[in-house]
Amino acid sequence: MHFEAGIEFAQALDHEDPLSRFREEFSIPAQPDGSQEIYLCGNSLGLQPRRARDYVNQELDKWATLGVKGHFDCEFPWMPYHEFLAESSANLVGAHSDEVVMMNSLTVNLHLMMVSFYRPSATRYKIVIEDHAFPSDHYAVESQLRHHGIDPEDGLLLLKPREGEELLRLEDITALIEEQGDSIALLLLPGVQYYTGQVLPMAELTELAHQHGISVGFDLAHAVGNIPLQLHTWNVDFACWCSYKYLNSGPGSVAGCFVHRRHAQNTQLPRFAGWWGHDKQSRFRMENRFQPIPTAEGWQLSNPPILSLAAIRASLDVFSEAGGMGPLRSKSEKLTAYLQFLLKSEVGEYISIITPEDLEQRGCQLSLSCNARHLSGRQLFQRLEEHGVTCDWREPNVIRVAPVPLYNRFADVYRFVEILKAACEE
Ligand SMILES: Cc1ncc(COP(=O)(O)O)c(C=O)c1O
Ligand SMILES: Nc1ccccc1C(=O)C[C@H](N)C(=O)O
Repeated sequence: MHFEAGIEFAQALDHEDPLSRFREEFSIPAQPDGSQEIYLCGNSLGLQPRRARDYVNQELDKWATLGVKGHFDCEFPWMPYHEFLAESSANLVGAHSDEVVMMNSLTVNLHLMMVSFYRPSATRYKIVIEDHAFPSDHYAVESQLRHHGIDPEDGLLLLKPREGEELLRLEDITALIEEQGDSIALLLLPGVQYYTGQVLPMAELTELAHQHGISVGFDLAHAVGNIPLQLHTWNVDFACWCSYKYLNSGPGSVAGCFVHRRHAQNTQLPRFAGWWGHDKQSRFRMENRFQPIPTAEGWQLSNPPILSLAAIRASLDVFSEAGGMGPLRSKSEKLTAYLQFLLKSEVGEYISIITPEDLEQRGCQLSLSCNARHLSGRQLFQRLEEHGVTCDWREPNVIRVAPVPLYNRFADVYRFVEILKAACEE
């Protein structure tokens, strides 16, 4: 990709961007003076699709005017409401619609999946995660081990980058699996690492783990809506994601879950059950003999929060109108490459990028560390915020910046680097 300096170049890129009109679909937060923020934080909380308000209001209106009848005879009845999200969610993760369900929240789904896919035996009982896993994942895994009476000191294998490095290497993961494979029950890794932005080779990891009889789950919090995924073809056992980052579905909105068809159709697979996972035809017969739906829906516990699902439906409709991950990824690669180009040419002496440069190994996000002697990373982050940039800071030493293809412009990236440069030179 060829880039040039100067705002005119950024504006030209925006002008020829086939997705530029989608920015209008979103509410962009404003600064105190009324101008729009430079919002580069879609990796943490995606912006609100304007239509989310209409979709949510539609459900509030149904509740007001129809009461309980909103479950049945109306547009988008609540009883099957989650089904309206299945196909477009499945498209985003490369799954069949019977392999995906939106339910609960991410950590809850991780637990539910571990109930089914982490069933330790006396000899195969270890779980592999990364040393720097998102804390909620770490807590969830540790508590699962303890729940089975296994000491995490023994049962938890933590993947660490090499001394002096930040990224994980496939060869190191391979070595661990080849060394201890017989004792490992589950490999649980992120699709995109939240701190470094590194994309892990999910297809290779899945194949490798399966060769050693290990189940594989992915936490796709930072991957879904960001990078192309092929969960079905990759033969992943399960995956979970939240919907409030790149999926723009609102704070704490309902999460997603993938169960590969070969498991979903196995109604004998142990699980924690609830009535919403029970066969739809006989659910209301109240017979108390649990018969799971032979799809990912068979893991649902409760009837879902419709207001949250309505916001997700709004967002998924925007993704579909944009043409799905194909066009979004094309723009994203360009947007992030442009960010990298400007960072290197404008602030290379103060900032280093820890995210891999290889397009296969990164999504929207670049994780930056500050090398300036006169200024700490945290101080730099504060200066950015004071000047209208929203990105985020993660301990111990990273500023995460994520231009997203649905609503960020090349001009946002340009302006960000301009502000960053001034802050470094202040
Ligand atoms: C990688 C990862 N795992 C887990 C979580 C926690 O998600 P939740 O609060 O929906 O359980 C997050 C973000 O909040 C995350 O980024
Ligand atoms: N839900 C939140 C509420 C408040 C503050 C942050 C979050 C995040 O989601 C953090 C994100 N998971 C991260 O990658 O750091």
